[in-house]
Amino acid sequence: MITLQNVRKDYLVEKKSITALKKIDLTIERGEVFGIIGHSGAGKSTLIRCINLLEKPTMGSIIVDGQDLTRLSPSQLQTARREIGMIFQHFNLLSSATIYENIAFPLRLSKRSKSEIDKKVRDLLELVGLADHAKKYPAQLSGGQKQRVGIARALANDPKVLLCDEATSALDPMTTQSILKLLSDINKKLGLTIVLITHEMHVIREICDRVGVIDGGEIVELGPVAEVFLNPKQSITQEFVEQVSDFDFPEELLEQYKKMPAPERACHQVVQVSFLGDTTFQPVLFQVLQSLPVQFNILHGTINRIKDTPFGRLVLEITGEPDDARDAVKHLQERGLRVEVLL
Ligand SMILES: Nc1ncnc2c1ncn2[C@@H]1O[C@H](COP(=O)(O)OP(=O)(O)OP(=O)(O)O)[C@@H](O)[C@H]1O
Repeated sequence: MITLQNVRKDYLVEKKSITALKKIDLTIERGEVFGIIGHSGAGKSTLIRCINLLEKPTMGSIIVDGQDLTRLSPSQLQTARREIGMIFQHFNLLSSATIYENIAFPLRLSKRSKSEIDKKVRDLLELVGLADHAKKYPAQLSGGQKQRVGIARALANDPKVLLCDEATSALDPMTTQSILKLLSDINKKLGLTIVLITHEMHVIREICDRVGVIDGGEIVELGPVAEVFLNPKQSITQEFVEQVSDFDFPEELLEQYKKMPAPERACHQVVQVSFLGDTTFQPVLFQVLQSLPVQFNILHGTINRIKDTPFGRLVLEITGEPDDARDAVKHLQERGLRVEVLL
C-alpha cells in the first residue's frame, strides 16, 4: 500500500543542513496497522509527514497505492491526498466551527452536495460515538472527544490510509485506550491501512501488527510486534520493550542455585520459556513431563497480550539427570517455544 524507497530528508537551518531521515526503505501492507517508534528527534514526525508529502523528501520516492507522490503536479497531489487522512497530537480542529462543520470541512473542499455531506457527517458522528455532539464547539469537548472529531474529519473522504501523528500523546491512559480501540475497530471495519508514530511502546503493543524502530533517521529494527517484543535485537528496542515489561524476575532467585555444590547443580537447570499465540494455552509442559523423567518447578511467570496474540513467559527450574533436562529443553523448543537457559 505504501512504499518508501531510498528516502532522505535534509532540513536547511541557517545555511546548515540537518539530516532528519538518512535512507528509509519501507513497505507497509494494505490493511495493516504499522507503528513507528523512536525517541524525540529520531525522525518520526518527518517520516510520517513525508508519507503525504507535507514534507517533501530531499531524495527518494513515496509510493502510495501505486502512485509516486513525488512525481505529481500540485493539483494531482491535492487529489491523491484525499486518499490519505491524518490525525494530530493536538487535534488541529477549527475552534470557531461546530463539530458538524469541522467534519463537513473536507467534504465541502471536495465539492460534495449538501445532502451527501449531511449523510456522511451523521454517519461519521455515529461511527466515532459523537452523534449527540454535532452542534457543540471543540472547546466544549474533552481531549478524547476532540480526537474522535479529528478521526471523523480524517475519514470524511473515505481515505485508504490514515496517518496518526502521536494521536494519543496528549490523552490520559483511559482515554488513550478508548481511542486506540476506536482506531483498531476502524481498521477492521473499513480495512483502512493505519500508520502511527509514537514514543510509547504500549501503543504499539495495543494495536500494531508490525513495528519499525527509528533512531538517528534510520529504521534500525523492523518486524511483527510479537517477535520484536519477544526478541528485541537492538539495545534501543530493548529499552522500549522494558517500558511495558511486567516481567520482573527476581534475579536473586538464581543466587541460591549458584551456591549449590557442583554435582547437585548439574541436576538443576533454570530456563526462561516464552510462549506465543496458540501454544500459550496448550499443555506443552505437561506433555514433556509425561515423556521424560524430569520435574518442573515454576519460579516466576506472566501471561499477557500483544494486540490479539496471547503470550506468556515462565522461569522454570528443571530437575532431573543432565541428559534428561537437556532433552526437556529440546522438546520444548520442538513444540515451538523459545527457551533461554539462565543457569
Ligand atoms: N522544520 C524543521 N526544520 C529544521 N529542522 C527540523 C524540522 N523538523 C524537524 N527537524 C529536525 O529533524 C530531526 C528529526 O525531527 P522530527 O521532528 O522528525 O523527530 P521526532 O522523532 O518526531 O521528534 P519528536 O518526538 O520530538 O517530535 C531533529 O533533529 C529536528 O530538530
